[in-house]
Amino acid sequence: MIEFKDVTKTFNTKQGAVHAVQDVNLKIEDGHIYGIVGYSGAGKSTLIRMLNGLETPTTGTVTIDDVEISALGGAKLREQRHKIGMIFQHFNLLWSRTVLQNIMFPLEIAGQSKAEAKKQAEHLADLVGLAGREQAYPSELSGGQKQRVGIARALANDPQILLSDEATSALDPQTTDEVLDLLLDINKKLHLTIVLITHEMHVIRKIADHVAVMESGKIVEQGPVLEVFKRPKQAVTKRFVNEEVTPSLTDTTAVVDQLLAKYPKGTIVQLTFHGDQAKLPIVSEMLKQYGGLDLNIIEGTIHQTQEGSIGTLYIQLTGEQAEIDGALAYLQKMRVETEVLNRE
Ligand SMILES: Nc1ncnc2c1ncn2[C@@H]1O[C@H](COP(=O)(O)OP(=O)(O)OP(=O)(O)O)[C@@H](O)[C@H]1O
Repeated sequence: MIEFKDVTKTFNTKQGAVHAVQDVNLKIEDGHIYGIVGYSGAGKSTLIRMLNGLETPTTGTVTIDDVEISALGGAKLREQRHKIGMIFQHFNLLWSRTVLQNIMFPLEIAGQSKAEAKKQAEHLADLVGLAGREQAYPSELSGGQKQRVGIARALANDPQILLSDEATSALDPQTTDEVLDLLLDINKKLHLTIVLITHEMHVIRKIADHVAVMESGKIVEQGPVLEVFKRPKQAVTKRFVNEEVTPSLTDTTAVVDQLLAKYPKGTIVQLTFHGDQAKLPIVSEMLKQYGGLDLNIIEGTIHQTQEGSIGTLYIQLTGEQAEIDGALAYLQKMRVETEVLNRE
């Protein structure tokens, strides 16, 4: 288990003291994927750099399995660092080395023979989906492939923990999802603890089970992802969640207005999914039961979190009033929050 206890990090600069991390208390259980989200300058990088001893806390302690990282130095710290792999936004690859040589690099430094390192690197290249590309140079790879090399290299010393510093921020949305799927896969296969920092709630939603929200050096909110998505308490968390889950109110209003003008006879309903409906095909089931209804999906964003669907859907129902009322009652019974935005 990773534990931050009353951790503070202050940088003394010419311009004065910078309180990068303040009074942080955080526990991360083994095998979890823990997301730390915050805007630029919130203190995320400083926080995770204290995990691998690249920074030391000004006050407080950072421990991994009861070993106090902040108290280690020299050979002991190097040994501890072997348990932690790290991946970066800009991959940090060696450009004059092939894929295989990049993955072999940390193994050679750790003193493995070339033959052993090669065998292990081939296995890792395969694990991250780079089989057949071992002899390519980084310049010949796509962004997603480069990050796969970064992941394989980070796994070379068989770490217990993987730190991810904005590892998908330089990738397009589809490649981001592929790399996140790979992280999820290795978390499960290797029972690896992943601590990832990001400014994108999408990343948290897709793979993390727990999240901490940072603002001005402090953790202002933390908990299971679904809890935080459902009931964000702090303003900064609401901003992150709203960016991710619902279209902006102005967009929605415009969409509904347009639709009402186009189909003045419909009933427009906002459906909010909170995650506890699991993956039931509720809307199609509703249509089967109320076969006389016409349904038009106007707009919406439904996401799968690790624990169920979450998001908002705007639909237009047309048909007999009794059927519409029955359908709405059915949705409520299935614990989908419904709100009729307009009824003729
Ligand atoms: N070595 C340093 N010396 C002085 N100030 C620093 C140092 N490292 C970080 N800071 C400051 O600490 C604060 C937190 O920075 P940090 O990089 O941890 O934030 P972040 O949330 O990771 O943001 P970003 O994503 O932009 O890196 C910022 O005000 C930053 O300028």
